[in-house]
Amino acid sequence: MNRVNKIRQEKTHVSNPENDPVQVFCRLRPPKANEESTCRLLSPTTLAFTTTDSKITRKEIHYKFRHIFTSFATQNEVFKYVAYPLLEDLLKGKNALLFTYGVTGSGKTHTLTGDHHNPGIMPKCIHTIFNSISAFQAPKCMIKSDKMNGFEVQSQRDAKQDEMDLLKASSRTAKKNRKDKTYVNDGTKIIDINESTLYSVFVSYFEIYNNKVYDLLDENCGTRQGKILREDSNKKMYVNAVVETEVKSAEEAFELFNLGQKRKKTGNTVLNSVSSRSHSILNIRVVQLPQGCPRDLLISQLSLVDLAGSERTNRTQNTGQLLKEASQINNSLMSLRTCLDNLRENQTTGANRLVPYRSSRLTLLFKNYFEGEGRIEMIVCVNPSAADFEENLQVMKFAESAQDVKVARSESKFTSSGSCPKTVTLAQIPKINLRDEALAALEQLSDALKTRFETIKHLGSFLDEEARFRKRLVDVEQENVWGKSELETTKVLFRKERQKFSNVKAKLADAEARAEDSQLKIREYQDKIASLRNVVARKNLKIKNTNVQDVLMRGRQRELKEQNVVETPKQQTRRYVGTPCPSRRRSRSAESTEV
Ligand SMILES: Nc1ncnc2c1ncn2[C@@H]1O[C@H](COP(=O)(O)OP(=O)(O)OP(=O)(O)O)[C@@H](O)[C@H]1O
Repeated sequence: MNRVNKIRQEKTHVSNPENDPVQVFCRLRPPKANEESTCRLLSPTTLAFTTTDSKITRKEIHYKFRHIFTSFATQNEVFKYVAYPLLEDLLKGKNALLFTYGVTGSGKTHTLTGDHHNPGIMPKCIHTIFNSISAFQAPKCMIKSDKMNGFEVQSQRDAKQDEMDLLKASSRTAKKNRKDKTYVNDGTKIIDINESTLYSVFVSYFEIYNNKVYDLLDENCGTRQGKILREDSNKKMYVNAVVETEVKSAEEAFELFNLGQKRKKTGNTVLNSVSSRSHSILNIRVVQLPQGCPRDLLISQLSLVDLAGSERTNRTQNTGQLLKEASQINNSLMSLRTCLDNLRENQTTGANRLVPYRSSRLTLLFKNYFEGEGRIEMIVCVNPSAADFEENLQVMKFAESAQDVKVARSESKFTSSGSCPKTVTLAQIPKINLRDEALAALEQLSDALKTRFETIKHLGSFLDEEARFRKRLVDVEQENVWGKSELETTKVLFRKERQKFSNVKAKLADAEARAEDSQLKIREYQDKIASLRNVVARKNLKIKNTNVQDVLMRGRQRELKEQNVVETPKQQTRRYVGTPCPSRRRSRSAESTEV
């Protein structure tokens, strides 16, 4: 879309003759003990503000609202007066936007969420929706988001498959959120609902923090990836790829809400210890599937918005990150004010001023509501303390201008103009005129009964399918038990084998050590053998030398005999033992070299 077209589109103002003003309510917070209130109720619709500052001349300023809830008003009164009519619309297929606005610490979160014993609008809305439609819910996963802001009807098989996948996934996360508290249910319900329709409820929960959209139900939100806003084929704004979960009970919805609450940005400021630092948006979408024409879907949405509180930095004494957050909060609230101011001026004076929806994510997201896609209601929360006086006056000015803005009355629309026959409900059947219209009325009655019969048949087939699915689940569970016992046996066998293996390994190590010892002994014996051999060789040589001496002595004796020389025994002994002969000396040195 080019820039000129974009501007033209933003400039278009509501021209539908059937317009509704933005409904603005006011809720007063109880003043703190010993604190003088700056507000005085003149009537259920008029509030007077007076400054308590003695230096300023006392001047009363009056503001009008659709209704003012005093500090004694209960959560239930606020819900019944403000939100209940929006729920009636929601279940008739119409959209609505409800937001709380006010100075920080003025009671916005208290009004919208409350606590578990004293629930606010959001928990009451969720309980009321399920109290009303519980008997007419479509089977789980039958209606599925098409990821482009629309929905589609699934085949029974696909629906069962998706349900099975969800069951598996939820059994993994169930433990994590088991401890979450729920909210008290007072049993409020909407009576007049279309009973020939199947209902599915979807919730998404996200926040706008520092002008970026973060999904509070995204499991991967640890990475804090901002989501982008897109326009669908019907020019409706939506958060792209936001997690939108089907819920079948109020408890399921609260589980998701509590999960998101834990991830929501809050901070400890001077004015509120748990101050919302972001605008948080809970979107409840109801999809209706009329019987007899299962391709036509009626989709409606209720957006509950807890705006972050407007705050003046000199009062809050914020610094660093808190200061940056405060300036972003104030910027987006300012752009909301500018959009409403310009819309009002365009409507009241016929001017053609640009409505700068694109100046912040907050206004861009709710652009469709201002252009006539549903009712808008606002609860202005007021802390009547003197410290909030100046800021409350700013809030009052905004509230006044918002009340002058009119938005086109929305009609419930089916998403596809199907060629299915129109369904007739019992309530739509005209009273029987016994004479002329009896036959026609009976025919209509028979049509209605046929439709009802078809519905019951359709539901019956779903129930059969569900029973089959449950049986399959039981079988799977049984197989699981067998599988587990087999696994246990295998584990025992494995443990035994492992024991055997470690025994064999120990034996092998022992044998290796013994083999090494034997090797050492063999080497020792070999050394001994070598040294014994040397000894033997030496002995042999000695024996040899002794024999040579004997031969020499006998030869000498023979020589002496021939020469007739008689030696005395002494000479004989000296010759024999005395100076060794040269041959003997030689043989000794030879012996030593041989060794
Ligand atoms: N009507 C009320 N009755 C009783 N207590 C209230 C009422 N309104 C607000 N409070 C208490 O005042 C305190 C501040 O309220 P809350 O947190 O709702 O303010 P807030 O406007 O949402 O603030 P912020 O913009 O900083 O998030 C809370 O403790 C809340 O319980």
